[in-house]
Amino acid sequence: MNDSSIEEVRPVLQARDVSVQFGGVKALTDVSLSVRRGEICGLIGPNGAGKSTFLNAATRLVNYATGSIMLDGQPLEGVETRDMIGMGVARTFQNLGIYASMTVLENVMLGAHHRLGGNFGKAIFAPFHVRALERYTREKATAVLEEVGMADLAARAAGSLPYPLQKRMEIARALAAEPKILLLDEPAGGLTHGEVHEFGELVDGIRRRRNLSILLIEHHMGLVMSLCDRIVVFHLGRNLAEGTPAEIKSNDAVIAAYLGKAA
Ligand SMILES: Nc1ncnc2c1ncn2[C@@H]1O[C@H](COP(=O)(O)OP(=O)(O)OP(=O)(O)O)[C@@H](O)[C@H]1O
Repeated sequence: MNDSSIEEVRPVLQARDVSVQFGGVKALTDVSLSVRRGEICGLIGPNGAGKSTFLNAATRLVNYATGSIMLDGQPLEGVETRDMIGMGVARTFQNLGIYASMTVLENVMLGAHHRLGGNFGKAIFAPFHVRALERYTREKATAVLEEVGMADLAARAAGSLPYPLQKRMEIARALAAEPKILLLDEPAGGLTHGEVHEFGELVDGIRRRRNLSILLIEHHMGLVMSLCDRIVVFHLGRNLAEGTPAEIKSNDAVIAAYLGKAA
């Protein structure tokens, strides 16, 4: 699925020499990673490699002690987590972050609401803005549900959907925010083999239609190898390797890290 149309210009996400420390634990030491426009970049590594910590640093859930992270050329230092979505960063979580008693449409509308962020204040004081906001988010959510093949499920309670469809809905909610980059944290967890394949096709279709940049953290190697254009490998909180799926598969240091041997 590698795509030669990926732009070589400024990466959408560019992290340089990022370090994160939790008390005495050095979770990340000088890691660097970039994601280009329209690219699916995989981030892999054995348990404890620092993948989730990197995602948390890139969404400002944790602070990094040194280094820099740029989004479309804008530094993220000082940006609050709640403002990340407005800057064009959407993510999904290992444990689904859905509102079970709300409908599918309402869940997805939340994504579009988040993108509008600062317009809420205006909406409170002006009924016209409330109606316009409601119409905008409803239309946006409806269009995204059509895109992911869930239009007929819009009125269902989100909690009543089978797990793979809840995951699909979570992606729809992220897309409703019109992100520049989508960060997926272990999306294949809990899916069967067939469901993983379907999920991969969904993500690849979204990337192609929207020329969206995606950072995929995943332990399911079949999905990573078939979906990613490029893969970055972390080990013990450091960069270990980077390359195409074929290069990573045959990289001795990567194989040693996964087998628990010193490279
Ligand atoms: N909030 C925290 N407080 C203390 N240590 C943490 C915290 N979060 C992560 N760590 C430590 O930082 C290191 C990196 O963890 P992280 O969860 O980022 O790895 P990971 O590659 O995502 O692992 P996994 O594949 O198991 O999810 C580990 O040693 C972990 O124990």
